Amino acid sequence: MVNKSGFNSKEVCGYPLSIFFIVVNEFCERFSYYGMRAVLVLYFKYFLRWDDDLATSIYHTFVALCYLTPILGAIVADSWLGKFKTIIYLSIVYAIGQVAMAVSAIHDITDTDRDGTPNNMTFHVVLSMVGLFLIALGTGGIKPCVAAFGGDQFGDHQERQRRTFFSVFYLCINGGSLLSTIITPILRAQNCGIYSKQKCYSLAFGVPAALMVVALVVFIVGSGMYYKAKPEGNIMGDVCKCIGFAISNRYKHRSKQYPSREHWMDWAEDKYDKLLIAQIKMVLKVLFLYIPLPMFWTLFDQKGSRWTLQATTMDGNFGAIVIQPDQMQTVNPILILTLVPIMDSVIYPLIKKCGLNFTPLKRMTVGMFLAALAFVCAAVVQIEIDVSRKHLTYFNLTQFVNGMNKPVNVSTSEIFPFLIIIRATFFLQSGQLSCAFSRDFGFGSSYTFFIPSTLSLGSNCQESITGAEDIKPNSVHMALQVPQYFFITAGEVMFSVTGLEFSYSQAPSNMKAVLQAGWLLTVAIGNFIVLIVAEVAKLPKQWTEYVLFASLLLCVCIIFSIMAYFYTYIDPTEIEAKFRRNVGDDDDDKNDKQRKLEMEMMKRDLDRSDDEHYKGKQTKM
Ligand SMILES: CC(C)C[C@H](NC(=O)CN)C(=O)O
Repeated sequence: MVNKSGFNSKEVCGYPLSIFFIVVNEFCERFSYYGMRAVLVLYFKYFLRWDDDLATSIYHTFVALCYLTPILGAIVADSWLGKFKTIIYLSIVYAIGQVAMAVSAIHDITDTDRDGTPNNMTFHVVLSMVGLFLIALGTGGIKPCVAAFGGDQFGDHQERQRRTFFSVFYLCINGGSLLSTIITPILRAQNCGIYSKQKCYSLAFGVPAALMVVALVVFIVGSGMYYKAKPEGNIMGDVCKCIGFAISNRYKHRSKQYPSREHWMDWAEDKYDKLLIAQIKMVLKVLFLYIPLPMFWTLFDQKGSRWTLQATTMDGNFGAIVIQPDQMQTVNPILILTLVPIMDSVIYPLIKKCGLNFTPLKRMTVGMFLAALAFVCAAVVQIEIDVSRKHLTYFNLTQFVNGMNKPVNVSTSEIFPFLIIIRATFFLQSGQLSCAFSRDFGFGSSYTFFIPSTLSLGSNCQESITGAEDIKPNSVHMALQVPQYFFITAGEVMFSVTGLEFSYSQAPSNMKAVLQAGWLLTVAIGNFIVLIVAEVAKLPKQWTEYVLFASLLLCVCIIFSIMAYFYTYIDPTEIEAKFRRNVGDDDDDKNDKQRKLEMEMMKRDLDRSDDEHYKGKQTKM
């Protein structure tokens, strides 16, 4: 098959073979990203021993960085390296970052006294922060490039196949995220270590690191099959220069004696193409509409922080299996994989049949409302937890009272996770004495075990050791989080999937990537808002913070619906075609204007007071 640029690519069932490598790459990369992210907040809390607020702040700063860097990736790819090389180089940076995270979580490295806790926490903090920075640079940098690179592989006659590719691409994102959010919490819950056994964060970060290497290798293997478009020049730079010129030109002519122009961007007409100006106007119109959107992401991304911490205070016993707090996040991709097809093939057609025009902006408004509802549910669950007063910690607190007159060494291993309850086995060692006993624990419970003075060589520890329950297990069930996950995911389908499509359809042909980066920027800003609101509000009760976020989103939702009411949908291709038809006229017009501008500048230098003459010339333009 020969694509739009004359590139001859191999095809399978009408699809370029090269997209197979891109789709697999995306699956592995999202596995790596979401797998690492799923256990991140617990790593901060239980490994680095940060409090909930610091853990939440650093988590959201990291997520925000991940969505700020797409702009950097888009600029590097468009104006310098091209998409292929940008993906390769930034994937290497990304993989190094993941490896740094895995190494930072090996407690044995600095556990000089071999008591199970790191002795040089600074080493672990610094290494993990460097790792997170590299990951943010890598994942964000490649984000706008991979999807666009996939789109580049199709010819103009393959519109349908390209649409299918983007759907499969979105499903791969959520497939990778689903699998990793199940697997990495299981790995994290294992005990591992050389000198002492601790929760295995190094493995939970190590597997995503390996998957990122696989993603890179798969992408390189496909190298010979890709169509690699040359960098088209820095469109972002051109846009910024054109906007800058319009502002400065408007400022220079701020006096009332100059005739006003229909749009402030029209002040760039003196130097720039009418087509470019029209394209920038389209982009600005959409970007203006984006202003309230970060608030949605503010709530959405708290799934990985506040909601995961909330789950640590709940009972994860689901009968046949025990769910880890960080595994609750899998509810999101599971629901995405089911809700997207249901919405597309049942709900939206049904709404259409009822005669309602459910426009993209209306869908996004409903999506915001659903996210606010999700936080109301989270607040109700939080009140339940607070009332139950059993919210110490997910991890079992165990202490031993030694009745013997010699020291006893106690170590433990837990059998995780597909058991109805957590079964912990303790190993006791004192001189010649060595025995083991097992006990079942409920989530959040705390026990004190008594080692009797009579314990000796050959004693049956299982029978001899008695225990008392200090704190009863968490009683509020994790299933109560399902409604909040349902509403936030239904909101995501209506808001995010529609928003992506809206950003693409309303963007001019050469600025699709610019608008994608703009869309991802709303995610970054949303994560910064979490930090600001949580810091400024400093609410004593967690449920009040949830209510505050729900109320803020509700207000923003009302503002957005008003803005959306005044938005008129455009067809960028039609507008561009109109300008291109007049390209000859435009060139003449531009040269004419350029000449007039130069003359005007010269004249102004000579005689600054002669404004009437200039005014006459502008009106004629
Ligand atoms: C919509 C996110 C900003 C991007 C997307 N996430 C999901 O689909 C999560 N359900 C991603 O690309 O990771």
